Parts: sequence; structure tokens; C-alpha cells
Amino acid sequence: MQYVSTRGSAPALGFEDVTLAGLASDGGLYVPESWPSFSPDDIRALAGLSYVETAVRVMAPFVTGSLGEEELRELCEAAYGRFSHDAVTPLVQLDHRHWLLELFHGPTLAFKDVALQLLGELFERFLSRREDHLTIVGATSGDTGSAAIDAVAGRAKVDIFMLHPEGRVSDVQRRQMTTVRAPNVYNIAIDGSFDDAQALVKAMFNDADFSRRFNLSAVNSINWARLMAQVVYYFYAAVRLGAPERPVAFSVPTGNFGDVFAGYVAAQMGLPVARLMVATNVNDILHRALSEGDYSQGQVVPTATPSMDIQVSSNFERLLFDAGGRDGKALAQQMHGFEASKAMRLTNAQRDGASKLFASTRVDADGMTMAMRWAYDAAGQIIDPHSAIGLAAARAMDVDPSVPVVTLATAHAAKFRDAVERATGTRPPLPPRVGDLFAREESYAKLPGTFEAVTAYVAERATPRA
Ligand SMILES: Cc1ncc(COP(=O)(O)O)c(C=O)c1O
Ligand SMILES: N[C@@H](CCOP(=O)(O)O)C(=O)O
Repeated sequence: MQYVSTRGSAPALGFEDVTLAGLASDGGLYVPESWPSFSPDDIRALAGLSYVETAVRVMAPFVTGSLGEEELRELCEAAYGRFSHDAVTPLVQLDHRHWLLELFHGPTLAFKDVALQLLGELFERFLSRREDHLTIVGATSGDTGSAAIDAVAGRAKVDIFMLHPEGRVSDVQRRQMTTVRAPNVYNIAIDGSFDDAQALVKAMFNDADFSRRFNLSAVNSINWARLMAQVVYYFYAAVRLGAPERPVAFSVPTGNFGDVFAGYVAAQMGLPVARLMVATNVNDILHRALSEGDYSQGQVVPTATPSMDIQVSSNFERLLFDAGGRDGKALAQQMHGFEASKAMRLTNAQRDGASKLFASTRVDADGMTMAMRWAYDAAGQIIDPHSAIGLAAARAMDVDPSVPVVTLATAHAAKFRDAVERATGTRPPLPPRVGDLFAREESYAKLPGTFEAVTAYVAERATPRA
């Protein structure tokens, strides 16, 4: 499988190179040159398979040329062996048509573990083939950071520098990052928003000398391998609910558009997806883009769903590329225009392409609270605020009543105990695997959100290429 850049001028690369590169050299994101296709019989054959076997079947076409099937299985077994539920991503029924897909049974209690545990294994495998060393630079609004750090802490061939917006992640999220003691882990709180942190990361990649000197790579969902691993659970859930005979709809609490884009990929591969609901909080750039064609960056408003407090959604570029006719040169111009003016209109082709599958809903704080209460009253489920945004949108979804609706439950309620307590009156306890979090010592740097300050910090500590 070869991968091409959404901006049309970086060289096409195989899976191994794409995984290690993170971002394409023209500033674009890598996507497969064509979508693998699963027939109804291929999908039927997934029934009853374990999560690991489903993962091997779904991901095999994406890694051809870089990993054999047995190698892929080994890596999946290592990655998913650390999950605390046998099903890895179990489904929980809420009522006759609503389901939660629990994605938070990994080591750091958020859906990010599903992809990042595998990415840690992939880095190790590919780096051992090359005798090379990577410097990972990442940005987090709370969950990617801890999941990525857990996945690579202590690995000899990788250093990780993780930027988070100071004061804008929950205490549990921050401590999950800053209490990890490993010589290759560097946490940086920057003065600014997640968007500022993400822009700094992209600027480091776009500085060709800096990027080459430190062999930069990405753990954010700009890295294709992240999304590939997330495609698996759409298949796993839909097959359990009757696919390919029965279509399934998904509602996805959305920020950087990675998780929901993985659902789009599953649909392009042949999974019968009736609808993909993009559920945003009041930071609603994606809702405005999908409903009105207006992708213009507003000020980020801090909310009880900090991981979705995002106004520039990296992976939206992948949708604009694919749904808009795969014209990389034209998209490069459109994206440069957005980077300069912070505003962009979707073309008719992009809007038409997206509207075939996507719907969107903006959910405010009241809607979120009501969904948390409904999940508790209707099914005794305590859900986190991000999952509640997804559930509120799911309950407003306009699809055939015979279609099951799956809300992606993206984080464990214990990560956001204050918000959950405010909404439900119940304070979720910390699960045993993170039980001593508040007794551990924190360590992190505080830096201004400038390119100069962050690159100087990284350059002093990272391992330059030989
Ligand atoms: C708990 C949680 N829910 C939802 C999201 C949004 O997912 P995405 O950025 O893939 O759209 C995030 C962050 O990415 C998150 O951490
Ligand atoms: N919500 C995310 C933001 C980063 O998104 P990513 O999926 O691109 O890594 C977080 O929790 O950090």
C-alpha cells in the first residue's frame, strides 16, 4: 500500500515510512492512495472474531509491504493485551436503539490508547529495523498526551516532548502525563490553547532543518497509523450489531476529526454505515463547516469537555481531500488560504461529498448535562462529559428507527470527576490502575507558546541525528 499527501507534492510513501514521518513534507497529511474494499462476505467473516483477529483482518491491507500478517498479529497482541476488558472495546446497551461503544479500557482510560498502544509497538518494530532514533513532538488537550507517554515511556529509541495548554486540562489528565518518571519523557505546559500547541507542532515539522536534525515524528492523529487503528472498532461494533445485513449509525464526540474520520474510512471500505454524527461542544467549527460550509476559526471557549476545545481540526483536511475529489494542488492552495486568514468556504464538491455520510450537532453545557443524567437514569451508566456530548447528538439523530445508533464513549468518567459530579451528583472513583495518581510527584516545564521558546527547549534535550 502506498500513501499520498493531501497537498499533492510530497513523495508517495509506504506504511513504514508514513508511520515514522507523521506529517508529509509538503505540510499535508498522508492517506492511502485508494481505499481497501471489504465485500459483504469479508465483513460477515468477522463475526465472532476476537478484537485482535478483527484488527489483523481490518488493518492488513493498510500495512502490506511493511508488515506480514504474523508480525501484525504479534504487535496487536502486545498492544491490546494491556486492556482491562476481554472485548477491548465492549458495547453496552442503553435502550432499544442506543448503544455505547466503550473505548476507555486501556491504560490511560481514553480511546487514544486503542491507537497509541499499537503505535508504540510500531515505532519499536520499525526503529529496530533501521537502527534509528525518533523525537516525537505532540500536542494534547489532555488525552493524547497521557496515552502517547504511556505507549513510549522508557523506550530507548524515542524521546517524547508533549505540549499541553496550561490550566486547560483536567487534574487527572495533567497528572497522568506529568507524574510519569522516564528519562525520555518531557512535558511542557504552554501559555495558550490546544490550537496554539498544535500549530507549534506543525511549525516544527515544517521547519525542514529542525525536523531532519531531530528526526521528528508525530503521535497526534496527523499520523495515519493512529486513524488506521481506530477503523477497527467501527467494524468490531457494527458486526456485533448485525452488519453487513444491518446498517449502523455512529455518533462521535469530535475535536480534531480523527475518530470520526476513522468511521468514514470504514464506510469507504464497505462497512454499511447509515450516518456519522459529528458531535461538537460550543467550539463548533466543524458543525458550522458541515452545516453551512463555513470553516472559520473562532476563539476557543474553555468547557467541561477540554479534550474537544479545538477550533482547527487537523483531520478535516483528509475529508476535504477525499470527499472533494482528491485534488492535492487545489487543496494546498485552499489550506494555505485558511492558514493565512483563519477562514475558508468549503467548495460545493466538498460539501456534497461530506453530506452523503455526515451530519453534525452542536451540544451546549445543558445538553451535555441532560445526556449524562439520561444515561444514568435510563441505564445506570455514569458517562464522561465528552461521551455525553456524543450521546446528546445521537439522541437527536434523524435516521431510520430500525438502525442501531452507537455513541463512541471516548473517556472514562473518572478522568472528569468534577464535571460528572456536578451533573449526576455521583463522584466516580479512580480505577485501581491510576489509583495513586494524586500521591505521585509532578514534573513539567512551563514555557511561553512561542516557536523560539519551544524549539530551544527541545533542541537542548533531544538526540540529534548522527
Ligand atoms: C475524550 C475525548 N473525546 C473526544 C475527543 C475528540 O476526538 P477527535 O479529536 O479524534 O475528534 C478527544 C480528543 O481527541 C477526547 O480526548
Ligand atoms: N483531544 C485530543 C487533541 C489531540 O488530538 P489527536 O487525536 O490529534 O491527538 C487530546 O486529548 O489531546
